[in-house]
Amino acid sequence: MNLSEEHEMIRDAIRAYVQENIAPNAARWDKEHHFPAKELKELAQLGAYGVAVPEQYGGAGMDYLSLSLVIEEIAAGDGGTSTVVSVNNCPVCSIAMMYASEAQKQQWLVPLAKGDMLGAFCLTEPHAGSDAADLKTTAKREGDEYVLNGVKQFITSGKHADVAIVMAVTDKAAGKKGISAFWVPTNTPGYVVAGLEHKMGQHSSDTAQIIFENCRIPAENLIGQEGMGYKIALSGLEGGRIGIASQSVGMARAAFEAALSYAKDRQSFGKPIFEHQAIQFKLADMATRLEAARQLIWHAASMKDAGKPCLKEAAMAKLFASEMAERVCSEAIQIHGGYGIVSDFPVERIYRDVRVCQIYEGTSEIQKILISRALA
Ligand SMILES: CC(C)(COP(=O)(O)OP(=O)(O)OC[C@H]1O[C@@H](n2cnc3c(N)ncnc32)[C@H](O)[C@@H]1OP(=O)(O)O)[C@@H](O)C(=O)NCCC(=O)NCCSC(=O)C1=CCCCC1
Repeated sequence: MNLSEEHEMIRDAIRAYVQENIAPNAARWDKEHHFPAKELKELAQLGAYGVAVPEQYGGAGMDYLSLSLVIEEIAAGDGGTSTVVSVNNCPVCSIAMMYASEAQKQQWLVPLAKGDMLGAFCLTEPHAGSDAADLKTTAKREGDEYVLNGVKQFITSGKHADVAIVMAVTDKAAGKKGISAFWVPTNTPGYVVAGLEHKMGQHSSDTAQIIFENCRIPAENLIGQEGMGYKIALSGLEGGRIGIASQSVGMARAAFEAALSYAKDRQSFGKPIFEHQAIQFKLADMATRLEAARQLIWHAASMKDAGKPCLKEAAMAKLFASEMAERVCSEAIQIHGGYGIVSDFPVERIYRDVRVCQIYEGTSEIQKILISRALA
């Protein structure tokens, strides 16, 4: 599949910004655990916060194929930054587009898409990751408010976000159909950032544990109807997986490009290592896998843009791209030899950054469940 001229223009504009302003800072952000607030604002001004959100709601008015290109480019500069942007687009803005009322769209979607606000997605709990319906966080209706209590784990942007979409149990007896989704402004009393994770990678993006302690929100912050929360979460994750697949390709591409450049420069046995067939075969394999992953992503994104169901295709793209990315980044380290594992070279950081792509927004094993269900 080839890109249209318009898609190439979007990709090139984001690439130019990222290569000038993000890629040169990624190593420092990693060391300093720096959250790139200024660059995120600038990305938002380029339309990156609400790529597929219609212009009438403050978005860039483009499509999911454009979103995949934008996320790949940002991830090629810095993995953590791409996660922050990806989550804001999908599942946060995508859920708002699909399920929020008109008033909620004006209140939350417009600022989220413009970059005046940053969004987080609170589904996972300490005991419930893959088994996402096994939630313990509750939302109890009291008059014209809901009162939230519980703990959410591994929340991207949990500290820096302005608003979170939170899944909580409103009717325990109803099981999956007793889960509801809510808008929770993070400055609400009772929204407590209990701690930040010390992760192996993606240090420019915060990952927080959030405790809800009698956190009171207006009843009108309910998204859709009571009981729709699980469905809302799963449908948001469908598009989100296209984003994670795209960031996998972006990081793997950066590692591949570093390895290619190193191979042309580094000499062994009297010639650049690029001239050894062992290295050529590695690079050929890496380039092929990268392109295959990208085509799976573009296929899934194009189906979504055409309004077709793409749960299987998004899962395939996420599975293949994240597994490919870890392998490509590992081979990039191998090509660098000893220099591959020291922080003077980018592949060490990228390898740490990319590993989580096989875990978050659904592990590889969960993607295989989704794919095999679609085959039945
Ligand atoms: C697949 C799974 C393991 C099990 O699904 P079940 O069988 O319970 O759900 P099932 O019975 O298939 O479905 C429920 C309803 O939902 C509808 N629906 C599903 N997908 C969709 C969809 N794509 N679009 C619309 N509706 C959908 C389904 O039709 C059903 O509705 P119905 O009751 O029939 O009316 C699921 O739990 C899962 O997936 N876990 C991984 C969680 C997981 O991925 N976290 C990630 C946490 S977030 C994260 O990691 C982040 C990281 C970086 C930042 C952002 C967040």
